[in-house]
Amino acid sequence: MKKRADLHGRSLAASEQRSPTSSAPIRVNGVDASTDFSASITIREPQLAHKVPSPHSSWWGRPSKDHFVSASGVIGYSYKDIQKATQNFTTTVGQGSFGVVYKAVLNSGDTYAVKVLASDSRQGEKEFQTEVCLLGRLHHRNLVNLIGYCVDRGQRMLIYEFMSNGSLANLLYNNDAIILSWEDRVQIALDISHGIEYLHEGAVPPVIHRDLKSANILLDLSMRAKVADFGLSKEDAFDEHNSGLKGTYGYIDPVYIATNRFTTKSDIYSFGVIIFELITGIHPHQNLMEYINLAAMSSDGVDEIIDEKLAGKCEIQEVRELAKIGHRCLHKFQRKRPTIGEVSQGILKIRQRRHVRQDTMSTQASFSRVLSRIQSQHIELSRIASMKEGDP
Ligand SMILES: Nc1ncnc2c1ncn2[C@@H]1O[C@H](COP(=O)(O)OP(=O)(O)OP(=O)(O)O)[C@@H](O)[C@H]1O
Repeated sequence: MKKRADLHGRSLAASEQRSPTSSAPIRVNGVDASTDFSASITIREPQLAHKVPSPHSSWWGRPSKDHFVSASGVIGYSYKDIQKATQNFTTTVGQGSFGVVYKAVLNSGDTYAVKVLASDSRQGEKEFQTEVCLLGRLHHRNLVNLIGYCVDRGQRMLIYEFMSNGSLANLLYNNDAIILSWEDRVQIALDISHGIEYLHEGAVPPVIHRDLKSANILLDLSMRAKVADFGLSKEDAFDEHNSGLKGTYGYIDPVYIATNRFTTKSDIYSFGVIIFELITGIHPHQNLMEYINLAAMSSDGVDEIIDEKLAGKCEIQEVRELAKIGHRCLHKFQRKRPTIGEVSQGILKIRQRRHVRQDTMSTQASFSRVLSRIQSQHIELSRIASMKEGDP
């Protein structure tokens, strides 16, 4: 069962009291929303969106003189635009706790994902645009980039790049047609760490995701992974227990539960859980943590919990190395957990060692080929020599 809700008891009034040039709150559907940005962002609200003739005139396949372009280049579209691109909202590809996600195909043939947010939001239009503007500034190849938005007819929508292979959770747990190879999984772990690295260490100000989970990792056509749902502070429609905690059960850092302080190291914890999902193919709601604890008891303990779909198809040393990184991410003391930069380096090393192994193997193979050629030449020479000796 999910436990998601905003963490800080910061009131809407408090956030509204801030000057428009101070730290801007990141909110969607939120009354009691908190910012995930640890430093302030300077944006003057009146200049957030301009009604300008868009240079992207063919985005929805028609001239867009009515489209808004935010300061960060995110384009605002009308309800009618999106209605047409989603065939009157009939192209559902998924459902999250905040609304339905549709596939939108443009006249140009380009495909996007449209997330329709619950319409009971008390967030003002300007605030929504502020959020869009901030999200639109975050661009990285391992983030699901925000392309546009719509505030029209009481609806709020976010338009993202389309990820045709859906979520990692779906691929691991609900898809028997596609089996992720070990090499795919290491690449996915590396892609995720690069996405988080951008949020934690590349973005100014830094962004803490706060809801990392396999359902928020999306894969494109070539199985490259991107982190989704970053920067949004969302009120959970299903927060029955109103625990005051933000995140998803099974991924939440116990230190955060104990202290109510969310740090980048809490994201690292959630990433540790995802690493073990990749290794085991077990969902956190299916006692994954017990398997992880079992695996931690010895250096080869992880051998017992590897996804059976990988049996005989993975390099066990690589699995152990990735598990070691996963265990460090899940360390009970936040300060003992690695930074995301260190995690990326660790995963990169796994790949580099693989390449060295492959190079060594191919060198050995060509060496033995040369050796056997020399041996056959020797045999041939001795045969010729013995024939000569036998000559009268
Ligand atoms: N950009 C996208 N491209 C393709 N499919 C997407 C995209 N975004 C979301 N989806 C699909 O829609 C589903 C729901 O996504 P959404 O982000 O709304 O919810 P969630 O992350 O699964 O759950 P929650 O809202 O509880 O965090 C995803 O599992 C995925 O299958």
